[in-house]
Amino acid sequence: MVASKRTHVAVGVILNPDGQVFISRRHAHLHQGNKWEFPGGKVEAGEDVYQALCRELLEECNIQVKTAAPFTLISHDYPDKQVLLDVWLVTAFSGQPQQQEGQEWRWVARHELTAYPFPVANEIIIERLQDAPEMLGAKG
Ligand SMILES: Nc1nc2c([nH]c(=O)n2[C@@H]2O[C@H](COP(=O)(O)OP(=O)(O)OP(=O)(O)O)[C@@H](O)[C@H]2O)c(=O)[nH]1
Ligand SMILES: [Mg+2]
Repeated sequence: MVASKRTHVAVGVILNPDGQVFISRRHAHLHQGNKWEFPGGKVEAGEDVYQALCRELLEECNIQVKTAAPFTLISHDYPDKQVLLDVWLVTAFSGQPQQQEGQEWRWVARHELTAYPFPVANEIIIERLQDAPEMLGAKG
């Protein structure tokens, strides 16, 4: 039997000073296509998850992470893929975030996140983001 492989993914919940969160829409042809997501991507060999987070947010959003803290860890089995989402809360960054890969993107208030279709694995993230700001360890 071949051991299954779980993809380790660094995911950034970027919070701006107004308490809004940066989201973008996955391209149709990708896994979980057309769903909304938080920026991020696979941790590559030789990287730790924080390095992967910084690299992905620079590549995808053109920002430099200044302050980030682990938020939650989600292991989820899709029918076609197993993922480990290593989710970080990014509360300080330099640059103006913009999606760099042609994806639709926007800033949304935390309570508005429930109106967007996200991959099922994200449900617990969205739920936790409804907590009071002091619970998030961030302003807003
Ligand atoms: N980036 C991101 N990926 C997510 C989220 N939720 C979720 O289930 N995933 C899953 O995590 C996996 C890896 O994400 P990704 O496609 O962004 O990886 P990547 O940037 O390295 O892409 P690539 O190397 O395929 O171009 C995908 O299977 C995706 O469906 C999310 O909120 N953000
Ligand atoms: Mg990605």
